[in-house]
Amino acid sequence: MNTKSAEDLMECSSEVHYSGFHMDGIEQRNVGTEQPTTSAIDEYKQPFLIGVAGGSASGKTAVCDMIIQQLHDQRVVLVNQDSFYHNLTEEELKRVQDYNFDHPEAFDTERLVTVMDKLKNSQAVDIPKYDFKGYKNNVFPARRVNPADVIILEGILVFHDPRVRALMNMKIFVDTDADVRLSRRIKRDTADNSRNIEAVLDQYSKFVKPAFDDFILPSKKYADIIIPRGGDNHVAIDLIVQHIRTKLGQHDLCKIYPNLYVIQSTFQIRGMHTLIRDSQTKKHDFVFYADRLIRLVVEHGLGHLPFTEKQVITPTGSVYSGVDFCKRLCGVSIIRSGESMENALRACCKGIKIGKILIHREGDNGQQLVYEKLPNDISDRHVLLLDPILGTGNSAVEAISLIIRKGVPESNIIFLNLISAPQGLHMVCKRFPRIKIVTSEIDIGLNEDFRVIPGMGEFGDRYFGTDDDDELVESRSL
Ligand SMILES: Nc1ncnc2c1ncn2[C@@H]1O[C@H](COP(=O)(O)OP(=O)(O)O)[C@@H](O)[C@H]1O
Ligand SMILES: Nc1ccn([C@@H]2O[C@H](COP(=O)(O)O)[C@@H](O)[C@H]2O)c(=O)n1
Ligand SMILES: [Mg+2]
Repeated sequence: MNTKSAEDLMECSSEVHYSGFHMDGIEQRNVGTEQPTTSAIDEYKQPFLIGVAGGSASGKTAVCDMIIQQLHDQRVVLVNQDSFYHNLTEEELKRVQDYNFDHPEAFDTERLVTVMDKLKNSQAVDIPKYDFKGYKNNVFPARRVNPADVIILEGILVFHDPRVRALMNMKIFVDTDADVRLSRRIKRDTADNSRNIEAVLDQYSKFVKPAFDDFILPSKKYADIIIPRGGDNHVAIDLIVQHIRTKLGQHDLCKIYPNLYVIQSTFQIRGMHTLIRDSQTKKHDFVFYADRLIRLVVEHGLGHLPFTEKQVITPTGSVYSGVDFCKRLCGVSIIRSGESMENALRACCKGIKIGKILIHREGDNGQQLVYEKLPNDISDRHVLLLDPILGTGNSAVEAISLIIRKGVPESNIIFLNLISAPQGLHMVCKRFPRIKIVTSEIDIGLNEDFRVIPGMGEFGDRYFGTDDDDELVESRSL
């Protein structure tokens, strides 16, 4: 089987991952971070931290490997408690056979707490690489670990310190029979670590077993999930992965507003967002990737329309029980950026009628309806309202109010957008609790100019090319 080991994953997890998405020629830039002016940052999602504890050679690394493999489209980093072993003094090194590597004091827990706290708060950290044979932590070159969606902390004593436990969203204890652990440990330490069997057995009876009884086993009570048989327990690992996926896909605002849907994030989607948000992306690429994202949001939105059951006969003469699309629908785009979503809607819904609304925006709440052209029979239709960015929510509220005044029931409106600010979501969802909102990412907040941050600038200008001087030069010289 062509699988990556957890160690390989640890190495490459310090980079941003893209699955099947090529970023050739595009370098990562360090951009200064703007701070939001509101408390919306509190709602920003923190990484999901999983603690994996258990006796030595119980299969912790094997379990982590399997979780990481199954979460292939999420950014995952693996941190090993071994990286926090204290370095041995000359004296201790000379008498290494008397050193207790299984006691909580063998670890620099203060450093572990600091590092995990930083990662949990989405800050990059440097972690030493541990050398089992040399008994030392190599601080240089340290392993750079960037923040991720999921952080896994693995080690015999990761449940020992209450501060570390408090950071964990899920605690897993790998529970493997003592004989199996001992035989695996003998195999591993004699083969991989070139130790002799007497030394391995001596260390086991002097330190490993007593520490298991005194510290590791008592920490089992903190576990949310106990996995018997470690990596052999595929059912337990499947359930854990499913739970993590649910938690990751569920933005906190989705818990408050049941009609808010954030499409499941994948590396493809994050890659497209990275491109359209990058201020250096040229119009051509911006349009290409924005169109791809818009298509995904439109398809997802269409999935929320009502359907009727329909049976058809296939060429094999068999009956296929399916569904028939909802036919009474129309689009309404908020000029000008909403017009960028019209093509995707037309591509998905043949011959769909699309109305338009123009709202003049001045600052935070100077919204004024300037123009509207909507289908005459709009009240009989489900309405897909199109605007790629939801910022303050004022334009959306204005547009939705108009559509409702035209006789469309609130529950027949689906608002489709690419990027939403929490402020806009609160405003729209509170005012119209029955409309559905489908978005692809929820951002941190708004800046003092009421622009979404991190956001992606003026969508309409970037999509229609009215801000791209380079592009104008390029088209003139062609
Ligand atoms: N389910 C399993 N079946 C057979 N060998 C296993 C299994 N899980 C782990 N091992 C082996 O046992 C040893 C210890 O496993 P590992 O996952 O490194 O444990 P831990 O990280 O808890 O110390 C490794 O050599 C590994 O290949
Ligand atoms: N230089 C070292 C450091 C640690 N150990 C042993 O490793 C065990 C923890 O790692 P697992 O992957 O087995 O969980 C622990 O029991 C230490 O005794 C060592 O032998 N040498
Ligand atoms: Mg291990």
